Amino acid sequence: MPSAPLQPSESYQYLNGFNCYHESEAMPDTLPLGRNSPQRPAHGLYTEKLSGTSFTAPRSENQQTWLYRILPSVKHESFEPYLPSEDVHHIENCHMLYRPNQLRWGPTAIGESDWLHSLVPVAGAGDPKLKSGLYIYMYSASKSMPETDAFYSADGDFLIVPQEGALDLTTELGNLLVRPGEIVVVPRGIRFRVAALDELIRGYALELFQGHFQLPELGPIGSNGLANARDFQAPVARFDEDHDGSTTYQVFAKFAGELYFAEQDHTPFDVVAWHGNYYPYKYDLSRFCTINTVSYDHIDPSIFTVLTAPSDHPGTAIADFVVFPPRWAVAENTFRPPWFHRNCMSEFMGLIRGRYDARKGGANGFMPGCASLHNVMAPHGPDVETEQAASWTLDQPEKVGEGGLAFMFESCLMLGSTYNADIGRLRKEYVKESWGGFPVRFKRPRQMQTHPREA
Ligand SMILES: O=C(O)Cc1cc(O)ccc1O
Ligand SMILES: [Fe+2]
Repeated sequence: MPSAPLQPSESYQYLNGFNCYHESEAMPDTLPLGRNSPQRPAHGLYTEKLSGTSFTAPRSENQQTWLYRILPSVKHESFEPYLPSEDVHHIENCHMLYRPNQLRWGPTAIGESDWLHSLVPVAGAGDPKLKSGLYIYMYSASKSMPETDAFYSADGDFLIVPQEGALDLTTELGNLLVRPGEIVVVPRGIRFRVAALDELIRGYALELFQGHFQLPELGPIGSNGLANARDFQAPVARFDEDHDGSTTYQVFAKFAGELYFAEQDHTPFDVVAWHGNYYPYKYDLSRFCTINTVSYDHIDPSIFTVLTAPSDHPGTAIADFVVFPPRWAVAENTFRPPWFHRNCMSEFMGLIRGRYDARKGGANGFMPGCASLHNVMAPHGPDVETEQAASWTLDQPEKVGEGGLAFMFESCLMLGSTYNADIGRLRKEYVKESWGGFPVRFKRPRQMQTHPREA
């Protein structure tokens, strides 16, 4: 069942709809009428345009937002390289190993840092300088980012999947509360700060270097189903007022894979009103309207796609975000769990809560906070226990994945993975423990026990 809608509080109010043209003002009479850039904007504000696509992108893809703010964001000191002293799991440590093996990692250890400083690059492909590819991170932190810090990525859009602990995102366009079971997308360039609303925050993030996420086509499903557009929520405008010059703020920028910071003497969260279709948004995964077979066979997991970031080739995604929600399984005379599989795409999986129906739990199993990578053509599928159970289970309706929520980032790219992610977390016995125990069950029919060629 979808969780009850949040009680809107002053700081969490939302505008509903995916890729809509929204407008929002935290003070009345701020947005200009009939033009975007008046000679003297209301209340002494400055006008700033934020482009999320090239000016000339087709209308169907064009994304931009007009901001009306207390100071233009260009008022800052110069950006300097950010070199934290001891942080080995730094966001920049992206040296990739390319491995054909199936990989599983345990949950990230609880760090003492904040969201930004705890981001560990785990897997990825491509190059932000060429605006191609993606990186996948895991984070685990116990502190809020300082109130004087903000972060933006010039490299791409951040899709964040909390696994443990709620996040309070302050963004230039307003606030978002994001709890485990919900996701948030913060597009390229938008400044944000992550506050931890619980003692531990842990989760996953995907940084998309090219294009933006969109809803998948529904084809013959029709005009509703999967993630419905109206369930995506954008923040309403809210602003801080701290411009007397007495406080130093730090804006962290991820640019060409490196982290920089710049100081400024005023808050970056000073947008009083905005209008446009380039904004951060959240989505509650329990609102996903799951579609599946009602007759036979396990349907391709693309049926569970929440958001997709297409490549230039139709139907082939740079990144699909796919969930495996609790659902009824009713297929008859069907092996119901995911089949054994070799894929030309890469599959990165994570577990938000509960169990995933194709992998057993247990100390070394696929537990919440774990991750796995089944790279291009790496064989994978149900583990021995799952396969045995599913081969003999009664052919009757069954609720699968109850209490569980697994997800997958699927990419057409071959993904590297980092040595940093391995430290203390790589499950070396993963392949043997999961799939090493399959017995040979093959038996020739009695009349064919001698092969003709052997006779
Ligand atoms: O379990 C996996 O690894 C992912 C997966 C899901 C599915 O529904 C079908 C095939 C598949 O590989
Ligand atoms: Fe697969």
